[in-house]
Amino acid sequence: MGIEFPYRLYLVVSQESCAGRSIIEVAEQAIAGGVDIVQLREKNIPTEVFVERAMLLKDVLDKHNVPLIINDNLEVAMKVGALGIHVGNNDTPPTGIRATWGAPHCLGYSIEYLEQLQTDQTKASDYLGVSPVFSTATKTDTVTEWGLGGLARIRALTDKPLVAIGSINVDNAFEVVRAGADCLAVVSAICQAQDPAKAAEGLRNEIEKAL
Ligand SMILES: Cc1ncc(COP(=O)(O)OP(=O)(O)O)c(N)n1
Ligand SMILES: Cc1nc(C(=O)O)sc1CCOP(=O)(O)O
Ligand SMILES: [Mg+2]
Repeated sequence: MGIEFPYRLYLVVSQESCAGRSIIEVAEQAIAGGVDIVQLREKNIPTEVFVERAMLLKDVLDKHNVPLIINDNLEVAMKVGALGIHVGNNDTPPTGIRATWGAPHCLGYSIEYLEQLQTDQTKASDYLGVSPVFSTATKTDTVTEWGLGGLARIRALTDKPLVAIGSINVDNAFEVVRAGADCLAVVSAICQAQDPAKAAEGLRNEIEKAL
């Protein structure tokens, strides 16, 4: 609550998503191209390994003054001193995170149903993930494909910063921002690109044009 969220291009990264390259390599190139916030999203690895990976990534992000968000795992977020955490409806709820993690941290929360906008969980969050704007092969256990119309509807109902996620790429980035997103979050458009810096730069240019 109350934490600034001035970010525009959000890289969501895991070892698996990086097409054989290291997370560090992809993240550094993405930052060179205009990514200004990074989430480490590792599923099904032991917490100790998640912590190790997060520490290595945070060291590099710190050098570039780019904040780290941890997906799902509060223990990891706290241990590595991340800026924040992103949670969804199957995770520790935002109010629970606030109760455990005292100091102001950045809390992202996925919006899958319009009704969520009226809840204490949304109130407790600093930004909302519009989950997903377009369905994606990267995450298939989703509920509502919001589309541009759904995103615009959410925009009209909340002043919280909106992070659009799901099949965002250089061809739709402009219209997604115009529909109401403050920030675009991507996995494949950067992590699968042959040149992550160039891919990030292309997305960033579209964002800046749309603002
Ligand atoms: C920026 C952003 N938005 C949405 C999500 C999805 O979170 P969640 O619904 O908890 O699903 P998982 O990522 O945990 O599979 C996200 N991670 N980041
Ligand atoms: C991590 C994540 N969360 C989503 C949601 O809808 O909440 S979609 C997603 C993956 C987005 O990957 P890509 O950019 O490759 O489509
Ligand atoms: Mg989650």
